[in-house]
Amino acid sequence: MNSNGEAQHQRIARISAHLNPSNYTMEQGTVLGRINCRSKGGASGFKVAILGAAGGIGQPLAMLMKMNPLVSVLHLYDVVNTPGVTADISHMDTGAVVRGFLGPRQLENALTGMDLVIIPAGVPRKPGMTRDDLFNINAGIVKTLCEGIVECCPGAIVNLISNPVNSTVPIAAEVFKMAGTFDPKKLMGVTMLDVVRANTFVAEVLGLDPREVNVPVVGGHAGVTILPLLSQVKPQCSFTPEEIGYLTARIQNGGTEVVEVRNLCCA
Ligand SMILES: NC(=O)c1ccc[n+]([C@@H]2O[C@H](COP(=O)([O-])OP(=O)(O)OC[C@H]3O[C@@H](n4cnc5c(N)ncnc54)[C@H](O)[C@@H]3O)[C@@H](O)[C@H]2O)c1
Ligand SMILES: O=C(O)C[C@H](O)C(=O)O
Repeated sequence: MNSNGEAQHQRIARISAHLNPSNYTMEQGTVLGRINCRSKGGASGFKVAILGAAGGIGQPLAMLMKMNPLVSVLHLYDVVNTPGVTADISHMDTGAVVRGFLGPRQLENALTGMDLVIIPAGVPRKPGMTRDDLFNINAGIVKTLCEGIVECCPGAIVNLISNPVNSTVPIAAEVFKMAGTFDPKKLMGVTMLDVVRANTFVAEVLGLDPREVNVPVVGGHAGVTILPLLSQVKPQCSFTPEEIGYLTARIQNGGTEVVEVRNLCCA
């Protein structure tokens, strides 16, 4: 972190040290209720909601957002388990005030006033599935959550993680277009993993540190729609046809590689 970032981090941490974040378990279990705390204000900074915050992606994402000095308020929404996740994340000694929201009746409060909404809500794939196989379930979830965004925070930046990203982004776009709130600069699908994987796998082949390698990846986030531009790699280099075949296939199937290994069972 540079010195500006460090100063900002310390400022937010100082201000919010007096805040007692509102969450389920804290309210019950502490000697001082929130109502009795001296400071009621909020620090300036991004207000971020994570929808699907209790899941495999949502939980580490919540931790990363809580560590981010630019975030002042962090809303964690899910249909299960948010009280526990919220209590846990809220104990981190960083600036963002953390609040938990459980179930559809609390979606409105979770979304109201947010600047950025990140959505990893939905089901992940099992071995043998493509991301498209998730469409029937996740399309409906994303549509409902985006309708909530239209109502409660229509100006927010929306960041879609739920798969198939190639389809969930267009679904969100249609919801926003119908409501007249669509801004293409504020709707994104997360495909960064493809770049991260490409950098790592190319670095392995070249014998370099992945931090020194930059591989542009364009297209979508499923199979052959993931297009690593191996002719544009920095530092400049060339590959044999065999290396190109190996790297393209490994980058395009990186997600499948993880899904299969994660679901291996012990005998
Ligand atoms: N774009 C990417 O790079 C990328 C990377 C990893 C995972 N994913 C996708 O992200 C999604 C989540 O993956 P995961 O591993 O966290 O799955 P998970 O099952 O561990 O977590 C999903 C969470 O969503 C919640 N959820 C379900 N319906 C909901 C609703 N209507 N409202 C709010 N929350 C709801 C679940 O309760 C659960 O906590 C999957 O679709 C997965 O394919 C995308
Ligand atoms: O591959 C998946 O199903 C999850 C994610 O999209 C990934 O690329 O790891």
